[in-house]
Amino acid sequence: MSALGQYLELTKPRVVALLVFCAVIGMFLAVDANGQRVLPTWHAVVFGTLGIWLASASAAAFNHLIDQRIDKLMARTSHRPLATGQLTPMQVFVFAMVLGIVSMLVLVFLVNMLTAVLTFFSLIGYAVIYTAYLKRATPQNIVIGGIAGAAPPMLGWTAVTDSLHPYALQLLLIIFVWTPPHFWALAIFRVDDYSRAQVPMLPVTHGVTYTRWHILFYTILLFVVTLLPFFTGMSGLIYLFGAVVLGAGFLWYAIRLLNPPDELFAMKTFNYSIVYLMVLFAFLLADHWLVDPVIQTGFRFEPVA
Ligand code: HEM
Ligand SMILES: CC(C)=CCC/C(C)=C/CC/C(C)=C/COP(=O)(O)OP(=O)(O)O
Repeated sequence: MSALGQYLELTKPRVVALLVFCAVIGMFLAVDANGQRVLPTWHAVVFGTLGIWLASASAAAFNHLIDQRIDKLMARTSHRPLATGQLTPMQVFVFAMVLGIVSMLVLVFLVNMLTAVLTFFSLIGYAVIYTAYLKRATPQNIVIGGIAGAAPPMLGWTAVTDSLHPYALQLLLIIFVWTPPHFWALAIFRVDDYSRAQVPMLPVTHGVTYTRWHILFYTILLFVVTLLPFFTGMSGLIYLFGAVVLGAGFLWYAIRLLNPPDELFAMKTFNYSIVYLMVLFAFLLADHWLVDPVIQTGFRFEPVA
C-alpha cells in the first residue's frame, strides 16, 4: 500500500464516513428555539463537517498508536500500518496531532466554541478514556466509550445552532444504545482475537451466550429509544415507519443470533447494524424535510422560555 494509503488507513475511513454522515444529518435536523426547521448555512455545513471529520480521524489515528501492541496480536488488525511497521509511532503521533490541532482551529475559528469543546471531549473520550483505559479495564468498555462515538449528530447540530437542544441529545442516545449490539456482534465473531490479545470484551469475560442475551436486551432498548423522536414531536410518521421496520429487522437478527444458523451469522448481524444506522438517519432526514411540519403528528417539544 502507498504511504498515502497507510495514512488514510489510520483514519478508519469507513467508520469515520458513517460518523460524518450522522453529523451532517444532525446539521440538517436542527431546529431553532421555537421548534422551527433551520436551513444550515453552507459555511456551517462545510466547516462543521471538516472539523468533525478531522477530529474523528485524529481520534482514530491515536487509537492506532495506543493499540499497536493489541493490533499486532489480532488477525483482523494485524495488517495495520503500525502493526506491520510500515509507519513509525512518531509518524502516527505527528499525523494524529496535526489532524487534531487543525480540527480544533477549524471548529474554534470557523464554527463555534460550543462545537469545538464538545468535539474535543469526544476526541479525548475515544482516544484516551476508551482506548487507553476502558478498553483494557472492563467489559463495559464499549458501552461507556460509546458516548464519544455517539456524539456526531449532536456536534453537527451545535455547529448549526450554537446551542444544545434535547432533540440533539435524543440522537446521541440512539447511537449510544446502538453501539453495544453493533460491536458485540463483531466481538462474538472475533472472540478468539480478543482473547489472544487479552482484551476484556464481553464474549471473552462472560462468554458468547451471555453476550447474545445482552445484544438482544440492547436491541429491544434501541427499538424503544428510536420511537422517542416520534413521541417527542421531533419526527413524524415517515420516520416512525422507518424506525419500526428497521427495528423489527434488528430484533429478528438479535433473536436469531441466540440460536444462530451458521458461524457467519454474528457477522451478518454486525453488517446489518451498519445498514440499520445509515438508513435510520436517512429516514430522520427525509421525514424532516419532505413532510410539511403542519401535518406531522406527535407532541412538539416546547422550549422553556
Ligand atoms: C465505542 C464504540 C464503537 C466500537 C467499539 C466499534 C467497534 C467497531 C469495530 C471493532 C469495527 C471493525 C473495524 C475494522 O475491522 O476495521 C467496527 C466497524 C464499523 N463501525 Fe464501529 N464501533 C463503535 C462505534 C461506531 C460508531 C459510532 C459508528 C458510526 C456511527 C461506527 C461505524 C462503523 C462502521 C461503518 C464499520 C464498518 C467498517 C468497515 O467496513 O471496515 N462504529 N466498529
Ligand atoms: C471526535 C469524535 C466524534 C470521535 C469519535 C471517534 C471514533 C473514530 C469513534 C468510532 C469508534 C470505533 C471505531 C471504535 C473501535 O475501536 P476499537 O479500538 O475497539 O476497534 P479496533 O480494534 O478496530 O481498533
